[in-house]
Amino acid sequence: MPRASDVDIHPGQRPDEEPSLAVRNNGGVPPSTAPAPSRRREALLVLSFGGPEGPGDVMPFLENVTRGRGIPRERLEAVAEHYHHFGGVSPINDQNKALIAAVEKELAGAGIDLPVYWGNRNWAPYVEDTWQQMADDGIEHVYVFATSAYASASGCRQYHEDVARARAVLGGGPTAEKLPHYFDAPGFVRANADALAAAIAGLPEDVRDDARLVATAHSIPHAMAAVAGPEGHAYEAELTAAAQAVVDAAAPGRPFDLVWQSRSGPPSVPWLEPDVNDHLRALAAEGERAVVLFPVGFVSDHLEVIWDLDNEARQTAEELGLAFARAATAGTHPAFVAAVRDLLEERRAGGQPRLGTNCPAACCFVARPRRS
Ligand SMILES: CC1=C(CCC(=O)O)c2cc3nc(cc4[nH]c(cc5[nH]c(cc1n2)c(C)c5CCC(=O)O)c(CCC(=O)O)c4C)C(CCC(=O)O)=C3C
Ligand SMILES: [Fe+2]
Repeated sequence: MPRASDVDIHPGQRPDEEPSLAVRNNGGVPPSTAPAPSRRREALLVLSFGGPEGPGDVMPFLENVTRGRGIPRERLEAVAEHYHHFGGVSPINDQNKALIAAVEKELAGAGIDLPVYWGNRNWAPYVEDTWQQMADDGIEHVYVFATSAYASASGCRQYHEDVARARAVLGGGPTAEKLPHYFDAPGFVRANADALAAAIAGLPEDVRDDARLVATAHSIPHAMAAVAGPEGHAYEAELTAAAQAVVDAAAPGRPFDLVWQSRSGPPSVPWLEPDVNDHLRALAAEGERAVVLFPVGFVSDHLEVIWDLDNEARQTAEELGLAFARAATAGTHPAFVAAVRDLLEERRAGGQPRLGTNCPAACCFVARPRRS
């Protein structure tokens, strides 16, 4: 059985298959051995991060997430506390269930008869088990929708690897293709823009028009940012483009900043900066009176959003005397749900994607510390 690392570059490839086509990235053709697209049984897989379902799950989950990643023990214990603050339950699982229910309804409404499955990288339902289920159900080809809109090892490459691992464990199973990044899909932008407009409107009238707009995304190590996308630095570039499109739609002409949150890793390793809390301090020092945070880097209001922003950043703002509002993420906004259908329909129709982009098979790889 191949190890996951043997199939990294051409996920899902087996010696008896045509090379590199089982997971296609940029409009390649399906393997000639696969059934004709019109006849094969297809499914949509919502592939996500996963999260604990109770206090006893928290540490095993964190160990899954950080295995071999060199994350200091103190950081893990701090993050465990964040989960325990919410009863050891990550909100991400219910959010994925809600997204799947909305997508099922959207597909049914459009007359698209396609089952929707759910699998995660770090917690049950594990993608390996979902792959087995899909194979048992006779599914022959899977469109993979990842709950991340951007390039990078964390947001794109690891999802390719999850699929490759699931297929390696099963020795095959359905063929798969990952739907493109969707940071620029009009429905994703619309969902974030509606949320930003609502957050601005929620501020007291005297600060509403001058409030500083601040986009946030998960910080990543410099080394990961440098290799994101075919030419590198696609993570920052895509985030800048998405934040700009959201502001253009919600508050045309207003300036905005893009800053980073949820930094992890040892302090000796450089990650993208400034941190959102430091940025709030700088804004207060410049005399700003109000901020609106919009976490365009995330797809749902999961733990990073409700702890690191609604709790930590809000408290920082309070201490600084800044009025504070936080915009919702795309979640199950109807425009975002419709965007999922668009991305799927576009891939089912074949040809080059209209929306979004995707990473070629060999990008976003990042050197990892060796497991010890
Ligand atoms: C870019 C990015 C996204 C957005 C793209 C995407 O969504 O995929 C994202 C999402 C998420 N990150 C999440 C949780 C965690 N991320 C961690 C650690 C890390 N994240 C990183 C990056 C990202 N992370 C990185 C470079 C690390 C260091 C370890 C490594 O090099 O991989 C850790 C370990 C503890 C810590 O160090 O913080 C946890 C618990 C959850 C679930 C939240 C919930 O349960 O509601 C979600 C959606
Ligand atoms: Fe993360």
